[in-house]
Amino acid sequence: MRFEGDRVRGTVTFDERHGGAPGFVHGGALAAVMDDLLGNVLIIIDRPGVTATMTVDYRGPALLGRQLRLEAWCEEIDGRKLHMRGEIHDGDTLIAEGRAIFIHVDVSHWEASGHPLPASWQDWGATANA
Ligand SMILES: CCCCCCCC/C=C\CCCCCCCC(=O)SCCNC(=O)CCNC(=O)[C@H](O)C(C)(C)COP(=O)(O)OP(=O)(O)OC[C@H]1O[C@@H](n2cnc3c(N)ncnc32)[C@H](O)[C@@H]1OP(=O)(O)O
Repeated sequence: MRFEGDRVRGTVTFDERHGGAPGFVHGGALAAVMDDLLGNVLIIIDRPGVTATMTVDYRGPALLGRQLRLEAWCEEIDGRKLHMRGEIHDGDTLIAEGRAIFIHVDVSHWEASGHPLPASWQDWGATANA
């Protein structure tokens, strides 16, 4: 995935590990990719956050071995609620649409695990809190 202006873009190719029906991508695998895709928008808007709710509309068949195109953006920031949108395409065919509300949290949210946080997270959200 990469950042282009206010958009996250990328590609993904699923293989047999991500299969559902023979030759097709499991819907849960698509949802995991969608969550990760929408999560990357947190970097663009410089807000640490977690997924509170996400819906995935499955619009077309996703086939294993195809390079699928990913795109996501932030639609609205409403207080701590970050409304994210994303799409997965196969060529011109829409495969899945994602909508999520992420909630802006303080980086200390992740301290509960006891695992050290990446040093780069120290300044995450600095512009949002300014
Ligand atoms: C996660 C990693 C991200 C790291 C990023 C790394 C750097 C980026 C690099 C690479 C990107 C990778 C991207 C990964 C993406 C994966 C993301 C995940 O999988 S996240 C894990 C799953 N999600 C949770 O574990 C949340 C668990 N839930 C909670 O912790 C709490 O419920 C939380 C923080 C979401 C809210 O709790 P409160 O106590 O802080 O706040 P309250 O008062 O309940 O809600 C605040 C506002 O939000 C609304 N709200 C809360 N939950 C809602 C919901 N489900 N639907 C709608 N609104 C909701 C409420 O109505 C309230 O709104 P009003 O301010 O009153 O207007």
